[in-house]
Amino acid sequence: MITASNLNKHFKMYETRKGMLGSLSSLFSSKHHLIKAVDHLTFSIKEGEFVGYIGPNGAGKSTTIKMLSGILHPTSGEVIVGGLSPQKNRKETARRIGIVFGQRTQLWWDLPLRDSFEILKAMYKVSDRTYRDFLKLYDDMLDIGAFMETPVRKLSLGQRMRGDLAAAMIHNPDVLFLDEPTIGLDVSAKTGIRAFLKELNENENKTILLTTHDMDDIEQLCGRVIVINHGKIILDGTLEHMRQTIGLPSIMEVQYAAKPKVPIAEELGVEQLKWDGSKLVIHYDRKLIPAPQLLKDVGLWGEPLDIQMKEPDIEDIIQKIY
Ligand SMILES: Nc1ncnc2c1ncn2[C@@H]1O[C@H](COP(=O)(O)OP(=O)(O)OP(=O)(O)O)[C@@H](O)[C@H]1O
Repeated sequence: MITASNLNKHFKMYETRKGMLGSLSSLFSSKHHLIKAVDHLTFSIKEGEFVGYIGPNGAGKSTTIKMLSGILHPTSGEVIVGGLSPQKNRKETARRIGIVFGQRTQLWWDLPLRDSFEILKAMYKVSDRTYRDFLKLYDDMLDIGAFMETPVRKLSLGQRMRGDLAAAMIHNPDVLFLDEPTIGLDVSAKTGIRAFLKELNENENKTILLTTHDMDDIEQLCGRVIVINHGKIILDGTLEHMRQTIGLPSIMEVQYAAKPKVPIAEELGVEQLKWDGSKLVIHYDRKLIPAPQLLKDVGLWGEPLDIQMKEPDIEDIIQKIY
């Protein structure tokens, strides 16, 4: 559904000099350095996939999305979305793509939400009937009916984001590019938006590429994660694959009735054993010591009241990659 082949985007940054004369002369200066915002990027995404696109600030995520959606032209390389080049067939590709930038609304700031929708309806030549069905469906899913007559500038951030998401779907695109759609939202607004995105992906088979700094978005939504840094892919696979590649330990926490005597970590073949009050926290590598084996061992040392198995937090994984 989406392929990026050897995609590059370089920005030329001219050296600026101080003062009025300096600014003028820098306009004609040939002194510049290149920023490789996207550097030999190659990946493909199948129809119906929900892919998390993550990386630190300035990694090149937004630049990639802008090239995938035809907003930016690559310096070199090729993008194909739904069989079309967004650069060569901008209009046709736009009909197949919905896009949301969480940091910037695509809606008309001073107009009521309904007017923005009607402008988009006319732009995409959506029939009256399809539009009526759309309003009904999106009112059910995102509860937008309550603020359709409110000017966008007066909407709360959560309402505005719901408006932006609905607006991106007016022409019923197959592919959605979402650049930080949960940024700045409170927990309940995030939960609502995640449920909506899950439904779009699972029930309507929409292909979704999501950039986010919120690892809960990734955990709850994405079957696959692409991690980029300095414009290059450094990891592409499932969350599980990412956890295993980085080699972060699994964690077992055991609450004992009474503190037993336990072997030292080296003896047991685990990475770390430490006490947190009366709770024993064990960091171990599942490839070296299987969880059932460890469960048997902890039962031998004393009487466990409660046992919890945890996977490492994605934030920790990302920290380790960067
Ligand atoms: N129009 C531009 N002109 C010059 N440099 C740019 C331009 N757009 C992006 N860059 C640079 O390209 C690099 C990648 O930026 P990009 O916005 O794609 O990163 P990002 O991963 O989306 O970051 P963030 O998580 O902060 O949004 C950065 O170094 C940025 O400063």
